[in-house]
Amino acid sequence: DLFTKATRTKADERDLRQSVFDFIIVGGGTAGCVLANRLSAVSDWKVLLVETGDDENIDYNIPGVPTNEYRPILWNYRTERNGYSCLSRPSGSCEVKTGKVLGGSSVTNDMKYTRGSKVDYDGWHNTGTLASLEWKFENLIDDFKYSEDNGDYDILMNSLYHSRGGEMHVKKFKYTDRYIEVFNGAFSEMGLRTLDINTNIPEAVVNNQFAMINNTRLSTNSAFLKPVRHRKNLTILKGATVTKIVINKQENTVDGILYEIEKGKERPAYVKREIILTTGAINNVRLLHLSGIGPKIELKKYNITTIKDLPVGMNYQDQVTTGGLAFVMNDVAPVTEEKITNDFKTWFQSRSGPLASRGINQVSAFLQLYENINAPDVELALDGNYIRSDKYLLTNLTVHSAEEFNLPLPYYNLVNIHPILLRPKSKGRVLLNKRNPKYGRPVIQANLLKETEDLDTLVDSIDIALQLLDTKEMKKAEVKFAPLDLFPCDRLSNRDQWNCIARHYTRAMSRPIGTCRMGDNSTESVVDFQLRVHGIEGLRIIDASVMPSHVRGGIFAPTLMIAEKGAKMILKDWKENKGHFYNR
Ligand SMILES: Cc1cc2nc3c(=O)[nH]c(=O)nc-3n(C[C@H](O)[C@H](O)[C@H](O)COP(=O)(O)OP(=O)(O)OC[C@H]3O[C@@H](n4cnc5c(N)ncnc54)[C@H](O)[C@@H]3O)c2cc1C
Repeated sequence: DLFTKATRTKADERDLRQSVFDFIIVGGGTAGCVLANRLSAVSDWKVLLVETGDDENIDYNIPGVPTNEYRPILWNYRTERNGYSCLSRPSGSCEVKTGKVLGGSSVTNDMKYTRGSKVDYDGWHNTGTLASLEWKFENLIDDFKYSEDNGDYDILMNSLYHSRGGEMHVKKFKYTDRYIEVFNGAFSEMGLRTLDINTNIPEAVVNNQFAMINNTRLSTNSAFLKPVRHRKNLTILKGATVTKIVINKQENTVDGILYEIEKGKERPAYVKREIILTTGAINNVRLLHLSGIGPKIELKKYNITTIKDLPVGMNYQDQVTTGGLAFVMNDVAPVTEEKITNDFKTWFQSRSGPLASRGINQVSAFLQLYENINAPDVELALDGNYIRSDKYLLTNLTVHSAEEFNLPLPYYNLVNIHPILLRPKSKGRVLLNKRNPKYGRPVIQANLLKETEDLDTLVDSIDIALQLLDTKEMKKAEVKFAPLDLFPCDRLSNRDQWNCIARHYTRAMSRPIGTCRMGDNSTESVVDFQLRVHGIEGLRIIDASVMPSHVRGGIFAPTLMIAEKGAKMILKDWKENKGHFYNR
């Protein structure tokens, strides 16, 4: 095996002993940091966490600063061109950007804490499989609550769903502005009540809760990893990319990993108990395929020996929205550089002021469009943007420039209304890069809006969003429809026009899931309901990729929950079951 081959002399052996761990966590992202905390809490377990990215920088933690544009801390991927979505985006494809930094996408996301709906979790449960009972909503509430530290008393009062004392502090921002009030008022006028969306309700206007403490972003790195970094049994390897999971082909057990700090120079680390893969729904696919786990037919194309034929990469799903629907506020005073500089000083000195907020992003409306289930279909998410007045008086402001962040989030005179399809039906797949499977960007055949039902739902919700303009609140505030250049949809009207806009100006939400979905058989799923890879001893996957479907919310809170549940499963297996990992 890997270890025997590498230990030719006594000195080799001594060095290599240092590289032997009980658990290796591959990926220090949202789930990876939670797992590093929970597993290293057992002092006689030696734990290694390997992450491609580096540490967070304080700038990323200012709530008003959009980190999803900082290319150095992102995996910048794109969907493959197709005939039905992203048609007028650059290269006819949509961007998919996830975090490449300790804390992963919890450093680059919008910080919103939404859990999703009971109906979708219950759909993960398979009546024929006892183990899947664990994933019914009623059995997940405690896993959500375990790491929760809710800072809003009105929300905390509902103790069935919420609790205090965990590592993940969530709270609403105190800072508000005129248009937050206007949009809130307009949604209320349309009949939506202000409610906590995390209590399994179908519709509401929501003053979102965010992952933050003291008006500072709280990533899973800050919440779970930093407080335990001193633990002697925890090794954190930053700037290291895992390139292979080494599997003993005779026994189908894991030996360890190969990782690179410098491109092309692979180093080994060995594992005694388990490897836990948490590199997210896109990078997991590349790593598993390169390690011989994936669809045989795909691996054959690259001369990779198949160790286990599994549908890794299939069932890719992302939430989807469209650009093109924007409102302008004509009486916003010009923002000066001096004001912004002072606001940054205020945030650094007292963690307050406009930058201690996410501007209009704080408001969302969840809509149930069809009556058959008790769950929302669409979230109307609001994104503020500042367009210099000389520009927006012109009629040819492009959808792209309306969406590009020019200033931090709290300064805006234009609001993009993004209707997010929360439970898309369209599915795609992720494959290795054809020319450069090891280092090249994986191919993402996202198939966004392939199913016409998805397009219909998006467009139905736009009809509702447009009703905002008829409310007294909006009229009083003189909020108007933004004149965007909608080429090539400009000659169309009504529903035809919105269908065209959605197909041309599609946006992938960068919330990828499903490529290593859980299930009870190796034809349709990659992991079992204990998150163990079918047929490989000692390998678990614990991140958003195991979700069989979207759950009508974001996926940050669900990923935290999955990590907590996965950690509990590992502790149970190795403590109560005396170290037995059995999944054949
Ligand atoms: C721009 C944006 C905004 C979002 N906003 C929200 C929101 O407001 N609310 C919400 O609920 N959800 C939101 N999401 C989604 C959500 O935050 C993430 O999808 C979720 O956190 C994913 O967690 P994960 O653990 O699966 O993956 P990640 O957090 O992405 O972690 C994967 C980690 O693995 C590392 N890695 C990858 N490959 C390797 C390798 N080979 N070797 C070593 N390390 C590797 C990565 O660098 C990364 O740190 C948003 C996502 C994005 C991108």
